[in-house]
Amino acid sequence: MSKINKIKKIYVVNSGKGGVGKSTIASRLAFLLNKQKYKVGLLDLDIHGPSITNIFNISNPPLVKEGKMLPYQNNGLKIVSMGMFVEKDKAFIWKGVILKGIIKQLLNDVEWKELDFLIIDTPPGTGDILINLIQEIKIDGVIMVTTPQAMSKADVRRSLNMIKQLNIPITSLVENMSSFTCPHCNEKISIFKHDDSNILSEYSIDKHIVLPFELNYNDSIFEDIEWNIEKELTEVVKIL
Ligand SMILES: Nc1ncnc2c1ncn2[C@@H]1O[C@H](COP(=O)(O)OP(=O)(O)OP(=O)(O)O)[C@@H](O)[C@H]1O
Repeated sequence: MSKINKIKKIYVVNSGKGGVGKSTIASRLAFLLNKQKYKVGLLDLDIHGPSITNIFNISNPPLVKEGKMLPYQNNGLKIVSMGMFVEKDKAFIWKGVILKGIIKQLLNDVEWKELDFLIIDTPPGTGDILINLIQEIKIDGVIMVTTPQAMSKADVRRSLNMIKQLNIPITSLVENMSSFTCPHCNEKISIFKHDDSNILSEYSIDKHIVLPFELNYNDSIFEDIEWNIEKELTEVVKIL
């Protein structure tokens, strides 16, 4: 397994199932690390729902210069998404062999230059993308995103078991949409019935970050909304 030249740390963001906030967490994390002056790349390999193009409002395919793909840049944050290669709102069937080649290209033929962190958003679950990726490069840690209810955590266990079998460190568990605070009475309300089993000790996960459900959350990273989790969220990676 190779380490990509000039990239210090590679973190994968995964979830047991879709819709739990994986792409949101991956983009916010990359955005915040970049804001803290780290050199950061964000690679969206979620072939089924590449939402990072929407979050960053990207509509063009990457430019190619001297055989290298140039990432889209947002204040220095370098972004490449599978969504840049398909027409907006169109489904595309990626065949296994093609996918393997594409992953290799996106890792090696993109002009990432020097990076402190590459954050990779993957499709939910334990599919081909994650397996190909793990075979291709050395991953420093997986950030697993879940919501608190039991079903979601059952799916997370399947993913965690596979990642553990492949000897990849699971560095943190992000429990998203855990509770919300009533804007009228300020009471903190749990949204789902919590699953009390202890995933953290079972899988020796050090970091557990619990994030609230944000009312009127807007997907666009450019929206100036309050997301009071900056410090907490960046703790999911080991700061260099
Ligand atoms: N903490 C939060 N509070 C409110 N809304 C949230 C929060 N986290 C995510 N969302 C919203 O939930 C929806 C799903 O989020 P997101 O696309 O990040 O999930 P995902 O796990 O990546 O899904 P998929 O696997 O289908 O791509 C989005 O509309 C996002 O804005």
